[in-house]
Amino acid sequence: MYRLSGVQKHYTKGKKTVRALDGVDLEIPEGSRLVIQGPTGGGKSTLLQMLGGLDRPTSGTVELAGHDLGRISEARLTGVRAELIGFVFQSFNLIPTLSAQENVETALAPLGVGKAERARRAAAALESVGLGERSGHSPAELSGGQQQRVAIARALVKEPKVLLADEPTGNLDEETRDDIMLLLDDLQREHGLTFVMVTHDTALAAKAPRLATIRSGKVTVRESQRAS
Ligand SMILES: Nc1ncnc2c1ncn2[C@@H]1O[C@H](COP(=O)(O)OP(=O)(O)OP(=O)(O)O)[C@@H](O)[C@H]1O
Repeated sequence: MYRLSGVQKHYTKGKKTVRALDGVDLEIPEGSRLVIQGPTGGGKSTLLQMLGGLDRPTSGTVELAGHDLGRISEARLTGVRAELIGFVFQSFNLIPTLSAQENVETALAPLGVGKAERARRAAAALESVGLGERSGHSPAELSGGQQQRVAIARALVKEPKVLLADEPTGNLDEETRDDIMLLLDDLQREHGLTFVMVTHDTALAAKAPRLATIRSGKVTVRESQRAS
């Protein structure tokens, strides 16, 4: 599904260049799970941005389902993001003035889905994350774990191929973290998603079937015998 070859991402400010990614070769098969960890400043977020088509590499290729994300036009990149990729963030990133239902529906608007169909699919997505009863609530009326469930419903309502998560449990207590991870595991299996998650949480990293460590812009991958 993903094939990264020789990916470099350099940030230049004045005379100084930071090599945030420094020659990354990585394959992420369709339907697989990859956890990314590493020290602060190691390049985790930069790598996720490349996978999400949120930024382009300085050199090298990032291929997703036959699209070279570094080279396709901005319009096609926006289309690929809207159709193929769901994002979940540490800070949930919900729109505070919208209800849970409306937040989920926003993911379908760019895909030209009609109003009634948007409402039906958003309600089903909220149901699938256990929040069918809370669709009219605004983010401020929901707990952190519930807000993350809404964000997950929003990411998955468009039926993407890929789910990218940046510290999805970073703002949650341990019990809620475990609930959210179980939910993500179930949804990943059910939808056959390619799931890539950045985490600082060593307990989650230890359980990962496939773990990429990124340090000074270079990636090493370890495969676990023990799938979780
Ligand atoms: N827009 C930018 N301009 C300049 N330098 C940047 C930019 N974004 C990231 N960097 C630098 O690139 C390197 C990698 O950053 P990145 O955010 O990918 O690390 P990270 O592993 O996600 O760190 P953290 O765990 O702290 O979130 C760092 O040295 C960072 O300062």
